[in-house]
Amino acid sequence: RFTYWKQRSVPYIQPSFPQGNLAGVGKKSHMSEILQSCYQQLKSSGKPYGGVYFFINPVALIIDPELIKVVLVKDFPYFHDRNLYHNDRDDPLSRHLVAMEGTKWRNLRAKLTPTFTSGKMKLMFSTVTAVAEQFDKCMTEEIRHSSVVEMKDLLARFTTDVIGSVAFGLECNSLKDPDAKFRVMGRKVFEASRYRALKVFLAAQFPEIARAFHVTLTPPDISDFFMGVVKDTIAFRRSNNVQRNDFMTLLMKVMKEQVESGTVDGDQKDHLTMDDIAAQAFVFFLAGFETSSTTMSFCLYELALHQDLQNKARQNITDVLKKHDTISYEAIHEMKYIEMCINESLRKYPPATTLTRRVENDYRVPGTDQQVLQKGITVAIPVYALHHDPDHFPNPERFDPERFSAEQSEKRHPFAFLPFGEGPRICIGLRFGMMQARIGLAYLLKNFRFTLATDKMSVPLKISPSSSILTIEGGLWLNVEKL
Ligand code: HEM
Repeated sequence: RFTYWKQRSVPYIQPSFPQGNLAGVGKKSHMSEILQSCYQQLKSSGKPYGGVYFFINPVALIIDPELIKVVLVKDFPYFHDRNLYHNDRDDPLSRHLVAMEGTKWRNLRAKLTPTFTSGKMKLMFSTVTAVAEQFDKCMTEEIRHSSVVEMKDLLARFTTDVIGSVAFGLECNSLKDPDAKFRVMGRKVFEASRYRALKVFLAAQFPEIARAFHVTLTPPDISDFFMGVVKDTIAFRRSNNVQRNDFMTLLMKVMKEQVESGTVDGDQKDHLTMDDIAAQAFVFFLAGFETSSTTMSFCLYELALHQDLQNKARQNITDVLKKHDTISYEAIHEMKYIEMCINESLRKYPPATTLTRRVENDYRVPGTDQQVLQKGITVAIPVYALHHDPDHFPNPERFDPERFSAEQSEKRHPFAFLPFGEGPRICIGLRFGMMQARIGLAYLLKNFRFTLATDKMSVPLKISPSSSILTIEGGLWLNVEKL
């Protein structure tokens, strides 16, 4: 059964039936830990990649950053899709940019890229700081009741309100009301459940079977809610001629342009329906709030653990604000130490721990004697393992923002640090994600001091084994003091 890698003389990790090399995934261990162990064993072979099995499917695990560069950038046309499960017929919200493939992905990506330029970020900046002001008030209110606060959910409420505002132009109100509908839906999508993790995984491994059985990954109430919100928002904006600097305006522009250019009646392959637009808004929401809020959670955890670094980060904010008075776009970008702290958090705890690509056509691996990555197999890039490899990051368990000083960054292989991926499929929301993390942390550290609530938090922290995005098991409990 498991002869694929042996036959090709590729070093591999001994699998077991039925999970291959993923025994215990989601229950005992997070995917990142399993792949880290595979990476460490395969690296000792000295080869640029090795073989593992996700269930019975062979997967090439890339070790060498030079080969990673080839896969993500140099020979991208061989590796342009992710091999994620989508079910266009039964689950229209799964037809989003992350899962889209081929020409359809390329055309849409080209149309959406201008949404995320630094010019557009500047326009959205004040929307984000307006939510950060509310966040500040909410924190002050929260610590009036108790100085011990669970910050993970609070940070997710902050980013939910931010993304609700910039993606949908709506006040989600989740900071004011923890049970606001947007937050309830967002919480549900990322609910850690072994059953769901397994369903997502099996559907990705056996997509034809899953589609034949009408398997969908978006629960119906979530699907109905988002479809409803997007359709109502579009209808309202059309009838009231609303123009805002947000993602929805740009998505509507894409739809309008294709009607005007006639592509709706012409080449049906690339035509975007209302459902497609809803799927893009949905993925901005999903990709936009959980990744950024967990990044801030991990950063606050480390800064609470290391008071000296927290003081240094706060000093950085105070120094910059002496020059700028307010937390402006320019001020935020001058806070270099905050950026270094965020990067170090993304290194130690990358929210997306693995990148995947599917091989489009048989591919001769450069630097090997005739080895071929066969059409159709999955290639995995173990981001978490790379970020914890002492050859790239000495003493990797140590939280040290100085790793991201210009001098230290220059000495590293650029493809050893990949929190946002790389190449044409790099995270489209990178700038936005970094901007909201910078703003959130600047407001928090300026006005509050954080220490660990040690009776409620374990050190080192525990990672939830079954969540898709890397996240803290049991929440982030901190003592918060107003400054
Ligand atoms: C700290 C925050 C974030 C992190 C760590 C993150 C991470 C990632 C990663 C690792 C990928 C895959 C890249 C690859 O395969 O090479 C990705 C893709 C993507 N991200 Fe993000 N992301 C963040 C924030 C955001 C935000 C705020 C948005 C949207 C508003 C967003 C939207 C997307 C989309 C649409 C894709 C798919 C791009 C494509 O396939 O063309 N992300 N992200």
